[in-house]
Amino acid sequence: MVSDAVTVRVPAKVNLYLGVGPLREDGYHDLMTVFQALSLYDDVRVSPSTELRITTEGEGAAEVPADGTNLAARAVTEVARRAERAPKVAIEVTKRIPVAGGMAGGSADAAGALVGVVDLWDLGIERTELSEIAAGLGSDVPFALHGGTALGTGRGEQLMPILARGEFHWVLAISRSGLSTPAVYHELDRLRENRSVTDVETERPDALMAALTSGDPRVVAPLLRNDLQPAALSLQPALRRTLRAGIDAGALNGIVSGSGPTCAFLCADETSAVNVAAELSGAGVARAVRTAKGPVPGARVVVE
Ligand SMILES: C[C@@](CO)(OP(=O)(O)O)[C@H](O)COP(=O)(O)OP(=O)(O)OC[C@H]1O[C@@H](n2ccc(N)nc2=O)[C@H](O)[C@@H]1O
Ligand SMILES: Nc1ncnc2c1ncn2[C@@H]1O[C@H](COP(=O)(O)OP(=O)(O)O)[C@@H](O)[C@H]1O
Repeated sequence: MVSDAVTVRVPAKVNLYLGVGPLREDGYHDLMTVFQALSLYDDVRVSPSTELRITTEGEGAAEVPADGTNLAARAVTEVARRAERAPKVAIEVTKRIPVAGGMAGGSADAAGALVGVVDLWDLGIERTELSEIAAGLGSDVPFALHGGTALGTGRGEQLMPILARGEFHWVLAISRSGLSTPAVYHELDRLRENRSVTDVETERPDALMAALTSGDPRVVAPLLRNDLQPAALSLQPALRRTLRAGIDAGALNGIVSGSGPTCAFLCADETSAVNVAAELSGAGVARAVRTAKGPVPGARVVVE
């Protein structure tokens, strides 16, 4: 049976660890990162159409491009090129992942469109080719396909699954304005101008990986690290207050998520997360506060 429409649910991510090496000649930085997929999802619906169309609704929809530059549209165009077909599909994105929030929302939409169009056209593209297309769209897109908890190397696109036992409970403080990923990397380079960046920055975080296997958030919490955090705080100094407010509210630890400005707080359990979220909402340090758990699977077709 040829399906009329395919809906794909795709998770946001947080970087539990983000070690950033020196600036490379191609403009990227070598990374050693631990991704975790969280239960905050965008939905991407793909259906046949007379031409390539993209519409977005939900959180921050107005800030998302509604043309061929949208990452979801670029994903469909690339699959169509490889399949030698015209990209005649309508893409409808429902956003819950904050735009320009350091939670890889655009990458999630690209991964959702990839999985959606491959299913719609019944292309049977192999996982490795799908990952290769994903990496061509953006460094974070392969992880949005993959989900779970994973070690990311290279520019973040080379993945290795990590065994994480149990569930981790997070509170997300979503900022009033976004941060541009290239601007944050650029700010980090500026802050590092007078010191040499060594291989230590990209050493494998063995202690954190062992802690994830233990499943104990109290062991994981002190090992969270984000090299982009000083750069994000330099561009949005008010985030210091947000981080302090989360700790004061009872979180085990808090970090800026990726390039920010979303702040992610690891909590001892679900009850603690609900309490921290309530207190953070009252503190007025964020536009919105959400709870989420991880790890969750990557981009998946939703049976409607
Ligand atoms: C920082 C991270 C952490 O996971 O994500 P966000 O927090 O923004 O979601 C990623 O490295 C973002 O990945 P993604 O948003 O896919 O970046 P890309 O589109 O590949 O690259 C955008 C720009 O970011 C910078 N960039 C990205 C990845 C990398 N390893 N080194 C870089 O320097 C480059 O300036 C590049 O031109
Ligand atoms: N489908 C999409 N959803 C969100 N942003 C998109 C999308 N396609 C392109 N963009 C652009 O990518 C930029 C980064 O957005 P996003 O992926 O949400 O943030 P981050 O890189 O911080 O995780 C946005 O400012 C937006 O202009």
